[in-house]
Amino acid sequence: MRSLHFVLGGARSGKSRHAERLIEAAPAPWHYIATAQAFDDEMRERIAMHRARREGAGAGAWQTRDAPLDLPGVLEKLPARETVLVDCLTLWLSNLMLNDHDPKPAAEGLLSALAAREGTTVLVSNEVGFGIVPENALARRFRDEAGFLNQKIAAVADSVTLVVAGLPMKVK
Ligand SMILES: Nc1nc2c(ncn2[C@@H]2O[C@H](COP(=O)(O)OP(=O)(O)OP(=O)(O)O)[C@@H](O)[C@H]2O)c(=O)[nH]1
Repeated sequence: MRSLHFVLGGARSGKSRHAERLIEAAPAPWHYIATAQAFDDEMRERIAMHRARREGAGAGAWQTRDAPLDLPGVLEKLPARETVLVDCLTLWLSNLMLNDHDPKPAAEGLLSALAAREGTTVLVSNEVGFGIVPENALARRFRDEAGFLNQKIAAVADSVTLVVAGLPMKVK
C-alpha cells in the first residue's frame, strides 16, 4: 500500500534511526538512497556508522544506492511497490545548490517521482531554520530553500514526525 512518511529533525537528533525503524516495519526488500558524499574522513566515519547500523539488520537486508543529485531519477528506477528510505533531503538540496542546479524544478521532479510510488517511502530531512539568521547569503538562501522543500514534502506526506533528542513527535 502506498504510504509516504516524512521525518524531520536537527543534526544527531536520531531522525535516521527513527526512519529506519519505520522502514523495518514495512515489507523487505529495503532500499536506502543516500544523498551524502564522503568528501573527507569525518563524513566517511559518519557514513560508516550508518552502514554498520544497517548491516545489523542482517546481510543484504538493505540495498544502498547513491543519489547526490538525481534523486528523482534514482527513485523512478526502483520498483514502485518496494520500500524506500531517502536520507536526506537536506544534503540533496545542498548538493544541488553547490552544483548550480535550481532547487525549485528539482523539487517538482521529486514530487512527481513520489507520486508514482506505490509502496512505503520514508524521507528524512533537517529542520534547519531554528537558529539565528546566517551571516552569509548562500547559507540564508539554503535555509530558505530547505524550508520551502520541507513544506512541499510535508504537504503530500501521509505522516510527518519531528525527532527531538531521539524522541519522535507526531506533527501530521
Ligand atoms: N554515500 C553514503 N551516504 C550514507 C550512507 N549511509 C548513510 N549515509 C549518509 O549519512 C548522512 C547522515 O549522517 P549523520 O551526519 O550521521 O546524520 P545526522 O543528521 O547528524 O544524525 P541523525 O539525526 O542521528 O540521523 C545521510 O545524509 C546519508 O545520506 C551510505 O551508505 N552511503
